Amino acid sequence: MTTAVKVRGLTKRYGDVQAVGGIDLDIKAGEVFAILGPNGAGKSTTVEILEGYRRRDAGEVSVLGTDPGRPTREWRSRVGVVLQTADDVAEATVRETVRHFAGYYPAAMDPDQVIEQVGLTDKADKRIRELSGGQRRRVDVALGVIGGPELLFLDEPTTGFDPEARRQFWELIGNMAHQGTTIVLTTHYLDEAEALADRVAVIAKGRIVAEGEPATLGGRATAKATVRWAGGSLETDTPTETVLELTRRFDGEIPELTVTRPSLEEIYLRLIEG
Ligand SMILES: Nc1ncnc2c1ncn2[C@@H]1O[C@H](COP(=O)(O)OP(=O)(O)OP(=O)(O)O)[C@@H](O)[C@H]1O
Repeated sequence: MTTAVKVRGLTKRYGDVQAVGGIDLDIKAGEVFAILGPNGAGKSTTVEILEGYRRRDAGEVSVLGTDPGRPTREWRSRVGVVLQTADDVAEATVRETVRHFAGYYPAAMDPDQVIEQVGLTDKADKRIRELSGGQRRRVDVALGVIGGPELLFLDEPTTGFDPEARRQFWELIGNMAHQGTTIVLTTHYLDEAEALADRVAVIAKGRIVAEGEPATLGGRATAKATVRWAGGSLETDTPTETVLELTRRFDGEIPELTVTRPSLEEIYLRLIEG
């Protein structure tokens, strides 16, 4: 598989603040990669450098084979970025805006199809200024994907979405990934990372503290299991033995039995506290 994003030793400082303190990343073409981390960890700074919207201090960065510090027009048309809707489009309708942006790209997707995929078909003829915050955010996403990008950057894409809109959005991202689009997203929603990402990186204080598949991140799959039943619970490395023991004790069905490993959120919180 080819590499879509390659980063070595990336650093960025704002005055006294070391926002990014030496990050290495390899994101494969076709992968959905989520960047997690607390407020101020350096996620947006990193993503904006990859998008070509922010200068780095040091390090090597290649995005679709190009240095985003020297973006070309051709490269820009292959990279999708979700920005906040500019106010100057607020008087135009959703359909007019999406069609207008489609005109900028050589391989644009069908505007009505994109509007449907972001769940705005019944708002297509409304002016953007008449939309709610979450609906406007969906327009932003539509404008990010309309060019049919090879690589799509999404910075906290579903902030402000209601649960149904988030599910719809996940489906859109899943479909795009299925068709081969590489997707790099930042999110504060661990369920979103778990639903979408092939791999995640956790950033804290400008550095990557863990990286891997959501299911195995930070030793998740091999962490102690918690066995719970009516009247008790325990943490164990050998849950099978515990369940067998309980089966004998209860002489059959164990009431209210569950066996769980730590959630992605629990692992994440341990990682960023560490
Ligand atoms: N333009 C700027 N000028 C000065 N400091 C900045 C600037 N942008 C970001 N910072 C600082 O750099 C650090 C990293 O910020 P960044 O926005 O990259 O974090 P983040 O992980 O995206 O956070 P959030 O989850 O809150 O969006 C923070 O301490 C922030 O205050």
